[in-house]
Amino acid sequence: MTAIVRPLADLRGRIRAWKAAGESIGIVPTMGALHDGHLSLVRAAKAGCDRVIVTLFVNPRQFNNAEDFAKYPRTEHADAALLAPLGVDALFVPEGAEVYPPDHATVISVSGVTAPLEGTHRPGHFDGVATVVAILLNMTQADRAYFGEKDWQQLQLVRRLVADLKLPAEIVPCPCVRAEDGLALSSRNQRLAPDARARAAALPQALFAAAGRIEAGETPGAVLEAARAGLEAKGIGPVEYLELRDGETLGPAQRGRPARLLVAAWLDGVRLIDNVAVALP
Ligand SMILES: Nc1ncnc2c1ncn2[C@@H]1O[C@H](COP(=O)(O)OP(=O)(O)OP(=O)(O)O)[C@@H](O)[C@H]1O
Ligand SMILES: CC(C)(CO)[C@@H](O)C(=O)[O-]
Ligand code: BAL
Repeated sequence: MTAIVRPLADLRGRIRAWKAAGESIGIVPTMGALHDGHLSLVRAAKAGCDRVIVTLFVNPRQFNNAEDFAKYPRTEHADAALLAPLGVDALFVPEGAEVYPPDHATVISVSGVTAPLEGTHRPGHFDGVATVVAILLNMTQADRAYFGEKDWQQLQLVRRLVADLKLPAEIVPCPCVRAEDGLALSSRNQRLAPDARARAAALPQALFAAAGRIEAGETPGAVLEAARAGLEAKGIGPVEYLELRDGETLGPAQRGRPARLLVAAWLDGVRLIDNVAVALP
């Protein structure tokens, strides 16, 4: 079983010893309920760092919906057991009051990259993410931090945060891990009833098909309108957004730059997100 570590003073003691021995530290920030997507980040961290800390904190500040926070799966001991065979050095599970003591007064807000998409549909979410990521990087004094491309806009936010605040950690992006039918693995998938889970594969299928049509030269607006209607006809909806964006700034997509097609849609009361690269013709 991987050691479950709290409070911060305990973690800091371990970090001091590792740093004194000249060892590098990688972190994988998570909200727990670990699956193969998280484990792929852990494997990347193990390959790139001497010591690996997985952080588990269900961050209340990034939930703009109290029911979503209440229902978020909490499986700390199962998570520690899953990490054991991977040789993780610590599962850091800070208490809420240690991350946000009652006199906590600092909010980090990253503009630009956070404005559209998730930023529009989950007000306050990205301030919560930016604030907690800065706190976790400082708590762990990580040399490298591993983030999944499944949360594409979050990854661009973290890159901006680290660049703007001159934080010393290197941000390492990791590809999205999918189920056999193409659905991006996500802790929230657990909430899908079996029939809804079977229908969920239509989301990545529509996303990849739309990306292919845009790459083949069809007009993005028409392709995306048809894809949205197709999803809603299959009972996947409402589609909150299905948009082609610049892959880095999340502004309008531009020829000659990497573009990204991003989607968020509801299925059976569960909000699914996904994204794919698009090479503009
Ligand atoms: N399928 C996946 N492939 C690669 N990385 C992933 C995948 N799912 C999650 N991650 C990454 O794991 C890290 C922790 O994510 P988180 O704990 O929120 O998991 P999640 O499954 O995305 O949960 P949620 O249901 O909140 O979306 C993030 O960097 C996220 O991008
Ligand atoms: C990065 C993160 C752990 C911050 O709470 C969270 O947003 C997540 O799990 O992707
Ligand atoms: N994986 C992103 C965290 C969230 O949805 O709140």
